[in-house]
Amino acid sequence: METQVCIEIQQVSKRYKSSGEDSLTKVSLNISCGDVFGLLGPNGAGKTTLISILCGIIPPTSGQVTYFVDGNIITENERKSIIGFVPQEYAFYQELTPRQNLDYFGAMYNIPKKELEIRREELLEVLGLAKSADKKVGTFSGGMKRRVNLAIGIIHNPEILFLDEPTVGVDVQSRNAIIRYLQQINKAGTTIIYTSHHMSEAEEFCKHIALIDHGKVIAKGELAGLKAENQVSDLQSLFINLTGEEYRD
Ligand SMILES: Nc1ncnc2c1ncn2[C@@H]1O[C@H](COP(=O)(O)OP(=O)(O)OP(=O)(O)O)[C@@H](O)[C@H]1O
Repeated sequence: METQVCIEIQQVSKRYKSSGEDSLTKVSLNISCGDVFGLLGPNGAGKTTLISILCGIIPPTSGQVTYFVDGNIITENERKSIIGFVPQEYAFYQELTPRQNLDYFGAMYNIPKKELEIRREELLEVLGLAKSADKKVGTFSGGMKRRVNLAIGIIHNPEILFLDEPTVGVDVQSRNAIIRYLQQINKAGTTIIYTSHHMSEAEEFCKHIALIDHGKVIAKGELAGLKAENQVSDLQSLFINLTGEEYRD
């Protein structure tokens, strides 16, 4: 069965006002519905910039991003209700509990009260937060905070989910819980676009990747095919082969 494109990125460039150079240069990618798409690259490559443009947080300097549902182009407003974003930074209120945070963000999406309660309790349970649901998030470990961040990003059950380094700084247990849950929702139909510096995690999780360096796409496609083309057995070797050993600023 032919997969449908859900996001078409055409010649997207970005130059921040305060910067003398492009953070992204003519990035073109197609992301298919139902995919787990990894945006990978060294520090400063432009991954967060691209995710921010795709989510509509910042505008591109030039180029175009088009969203499709069932093959039809959707408007920017329609896009807002079908996407979820889990940012690198914690996007919750530290002085509130997970339950209160989820109620707050759920209300912002206008989720009806009863529905929100059910969804909230389901997420608290599945992400291992139920026991601490009434404690202030500010007192939590890094892993628990990451799981709260994730729960908030998906409270409205988005069709397309963006995650910017969702497992950074967490232990193996929390990492596994997060990835397992993401695999589960992907199986149920959610398209996932994700960034990570954790190559073995990305290798296990992603179906397709784009490797970005210095704002340009230097490789894209199905992971297995890219490894075969470059005659390497794992993603880390592919990454080093294509981006080199040199430090990035
Ligand atoms: N608000 C901004 N103003 C000016 N330059 C910026 C801004 N945000 C990012 N940049 C620059 O754009 C480039 C790409 O940054 P970006 O954060 O998108 O990279 P990244 O791949 O997400 O990096 P990391 O893996 O370190 O998170 C970098 O050179 C960065 O310094």
